[in-house]
Amino acid sequence: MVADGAATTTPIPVRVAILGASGYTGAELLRLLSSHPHTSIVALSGERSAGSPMGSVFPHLAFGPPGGFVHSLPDLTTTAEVVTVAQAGAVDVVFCCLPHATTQKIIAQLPLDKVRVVDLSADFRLRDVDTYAAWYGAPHAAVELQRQAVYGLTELARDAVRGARLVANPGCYPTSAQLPLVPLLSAGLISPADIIVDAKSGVTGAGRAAKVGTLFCEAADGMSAYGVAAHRHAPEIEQGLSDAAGAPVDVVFTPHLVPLARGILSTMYVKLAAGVTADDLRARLAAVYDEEPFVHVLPAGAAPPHTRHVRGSNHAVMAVVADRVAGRAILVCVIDNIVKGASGQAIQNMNVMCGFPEMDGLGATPVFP
Ligand SMILES: NC(=O)C1=CN([C@@H]2O[C@H](COP(=O)(O)OP(=O)(O)OC[C@H]3O[C@@H](n4cnc5c(N)ncnc54)[C@H](OP(=O)(O)O)[C@@H]3O)[C@@H](O)[C@H]2O)C=CC1
Ligand SMILES: CC(=O)N[C@@H](CCC(=O)OP(=O)(O)O)C(=O)O
Repeated sequence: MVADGAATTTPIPVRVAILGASGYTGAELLRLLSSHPHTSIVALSGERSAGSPMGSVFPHLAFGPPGGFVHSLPDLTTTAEVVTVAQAGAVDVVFCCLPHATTQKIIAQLPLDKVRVVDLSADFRLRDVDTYAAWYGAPHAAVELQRQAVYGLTELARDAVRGARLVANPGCYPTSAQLPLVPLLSAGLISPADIIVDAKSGVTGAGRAAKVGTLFCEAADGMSAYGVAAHRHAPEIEQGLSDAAGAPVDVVFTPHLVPLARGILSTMYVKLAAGVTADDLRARLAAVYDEEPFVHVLPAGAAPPHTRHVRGSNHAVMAVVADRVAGRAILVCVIDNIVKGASGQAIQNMNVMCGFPEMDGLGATPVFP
């Protein structure tokens, strides 16, 4: 059920700090929070951009009515300064939008008895310390916190998120894969073997820092697979699918970079359990997500979802099609990688943690065309 009441203990407005506010997910948090009725932005940090006003880092955040949201934004400071402000008790919620591996040491300095933290990086998503070390190249620096963190795929973890102090916001690809696959595995409707996730992402998924692969001439007008058989979102997806199946699940996962600014489209190939049809899969997903404001299951025969149908919004839209090959089905799920795949889901999690209506700040209709 979606939370529909105000918190009894959370101060309103909630004082929000964003670490890594000068990146894409930070900018998207600010865009969405500009319409949130219960938050006030009290601190923002950047690395290279520390000391700059937000409107100079992101000119689209420079304009607004006098005295309105954008004019109330504090200038960017260093991450250390924001941590000090949080330690002094002047912050209620911290969104952490820092590169993975840098985040764990910083969150370990935050007073989790005073602040709730939603971490958008990958640092706290994997529960198993050995799996983390194997995929991220070094042992975790805050193992106790890693164990406490709640994996915040909101629709499927709402009760745990409600009581969490530290939420690990899911990765963008894992969000698009787990929303359809978890309810099917937990109901035993698909085989846990032979699951293929073929996913495409827009270029904002790679962040705002300059990299050769995201230069216009490299990313536009073409596409490529990357991280083939080796992408760190594979163990994250497998963790969620294994929990759902109650046994270890391996996935074949291939991400692709496509010339879009934003959007993820994941196509998933599954084997039906004995006696199950694609209609049964669709009925299960429709039942699970029936009351959800952000997750939508298309009816049989509808055109497959398009990334444009969710662009700029927190929606996920999925379709189920019976494959031509007997005993198999194909699922397609679209999200906006920086909204449901990052900042939108992070706000959704904050709303659950603070007892706010879950749609607060997330009412935006997709931008089309
Ligand atoms: N983009 C996406 O679609 C998604 C991203 N994520 C994750 O969210 C996090 C943020 O992503 P995104 O906003 O795209 O990243 P960006 O690269 O766009 O932004 C990173 C931010 O972190 C700051 N920063 C960089 N290095 C350091 C450092 N050593 N210490 C402190 N601050 C630093 C940057 O500051 P400055 O620019 O001033 O140097 C910037 O504010 C990442 O962990 C990413 O993997 C998760 C899901 C989807
Ligand atoms: C297009 C692109 O580069 N996408 C990123 C995933 C973005 C995301 O969800 O990542 P985190 O796990 O880092 O939070 C990647 O493949 O690494």
